[in-house]
Amino acid sequence: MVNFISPSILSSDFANLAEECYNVLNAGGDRLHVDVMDGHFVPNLTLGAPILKSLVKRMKEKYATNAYYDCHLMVAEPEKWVKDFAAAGASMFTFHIEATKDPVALIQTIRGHGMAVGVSIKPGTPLSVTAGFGKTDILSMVDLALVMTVEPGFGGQSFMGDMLDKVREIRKRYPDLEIQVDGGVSVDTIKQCAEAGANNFVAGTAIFKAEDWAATIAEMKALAK
Ligand SMILES: O=C(CO)[C@H](O)[C@H](O)COP(=O)(O)O
Ligand SMILES: [Co+2]
Repeated sequence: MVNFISPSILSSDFANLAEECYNVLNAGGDRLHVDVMDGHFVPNLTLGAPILKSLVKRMKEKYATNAYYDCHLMVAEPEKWVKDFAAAGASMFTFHIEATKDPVALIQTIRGHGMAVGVSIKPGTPLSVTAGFGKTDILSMVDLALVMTVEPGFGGQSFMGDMLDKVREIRKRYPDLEIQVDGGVSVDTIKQCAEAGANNFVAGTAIFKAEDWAATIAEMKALAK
C-alpha cells in the first residue's frame, strides 16, 4: 500500500503560505493537509475556501505546481461548503461524521462535485457510529478514513495512542482503504501508526517546526515503511 506524508499547513507561516507549501512539497511532502475550522464544531478559527482558492492559484502561477489539497473540514454543516471548496480547487473533502445528519447524501454531493471523499472521527466517537446510517457502512463508501489522534481544534497536541485500536479495526475490515491519522504524528509516533495499519500521516508541528524539513520527512517515511 502506498504511504503518504501530508504536512498540515496549520503549522506553517500563513503570511507566506504558498512559499511554505511549495517548500514542504519540495522537502518530500506528498499532499497538503488543509485544516478548516469554524469556531463552532471546534473552538478555533482558521481558513476557508477563499484562501484555498488564492493558494491554488499562486501555486499554479508562481510555482507551476498542481498540489493535492486534502481538506479537513472541522465545521458544523459541512454540506454548506462543498460547492465552494470544489470551486476553490480542493482535491479531497473530509467531513466529520459527528457534524452531519445525512452522511450518505453528503458523500454523494462531494463526489458529484468531483472531489474525493474522506470521513473523520473524533477521539470520543466510537467507530460503530459509522455503521449507524442505514444498511451501508459509511466506511465502505469513502476514499479515506481519518482517525483523529488528538481532539480536533489545535496543532501541537500530544498523540493519543489508544486511538490506534480504531485504525486496527478499520484496517481489518477494509484492507484497501486509505487510513489517515492526524494529530501529534511525528518521528516518535509514526511507526506505531503504520504498524496499526495507517498509510496516510498528517504532521504539522513535527514538520514545520523542525529545523530540517526534508530530513524529518525522510525519517518519517523510513519509519512508516
Ligand atoms: O486537524 C488538526 C487539528 O485539529 C491538525 O491537522 C493536526 O493537529 C496537525 O497538527 P499537529 O501535527 O501539530 O498535531
Ligand atoms: Co487535520
